[in-house]
Amino acid sequence: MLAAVQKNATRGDPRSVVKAIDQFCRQKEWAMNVGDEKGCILDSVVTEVNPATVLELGTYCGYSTVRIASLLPSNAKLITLEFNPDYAAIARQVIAWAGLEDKVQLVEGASGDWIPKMKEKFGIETFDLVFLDHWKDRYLPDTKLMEECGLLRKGSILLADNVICPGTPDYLEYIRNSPRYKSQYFKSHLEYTKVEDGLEKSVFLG
Ligand SMILES: O=C(NC/C=C/[C@H]1O[C@@H](Sc2ccncc2)[C@H](O)[C@@H]1O)c1cc([N+](=O)[O-])cc(O)c1O
Ligand SMILES: [Mg+2]
Repeated sequence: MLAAVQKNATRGDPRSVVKAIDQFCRQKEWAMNVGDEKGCILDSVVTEVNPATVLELGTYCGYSTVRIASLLPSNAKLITLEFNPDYAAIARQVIAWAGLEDKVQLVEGASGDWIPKMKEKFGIETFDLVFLDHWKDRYLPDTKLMEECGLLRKGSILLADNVICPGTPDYLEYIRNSPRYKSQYFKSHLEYTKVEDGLEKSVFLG
């Protein structure tokens, strides 16, 4: 995938990096990027929220990192957490090829360990937007952890990938029934396939 980006995308042009990855995943080898269809929904939410602080859980190869960072205002900060050092190494190169390294802070480690340190380590008060796309059984515990750590404010937006496939049943049950959130489901398809999937957008009500 990285070779395809370096071969087909223009340095400093995030859209060409996104296009190169989508082409590679459609034509050569499927990969678990959020993809072009759900990516458009992600883009519209990022544009609508126009966040100053963003947390991405699950960098993988940096596809959604590039999509989000390319839409952020100049002073905005995107922190993305990745557990697997090999994925992190690829993602750093993809983000650099897109010319977005100044907007992105890629942190290696587990969300459960880093979420409690966000304030002291990165000077973050609260996140305006959180994109959840990591291990599906971590969406719920990490959301509760963000609440406990005071990282969400009235109006913070959580956007969760894969709520249908592979599915995050405990997270959906919690977020759709909690009086502290207002949720909305954006129906779409699993990246590069015709299988149903979708994004769940939830506003924290405080
Ligand atoms: O499994 C999926 N995603 C899990 C992603 C996990 C990513 O996040 C970290 S884990 C971590 C842990 C803690 N903190 C940070 C990162 C992994 O190293 C990987 O980079 C998935 C699967 C399918 N699918 O069709 O099978 C489709 C998708 O869109 C998916 O996102
Ligand atoms: Mg996903």
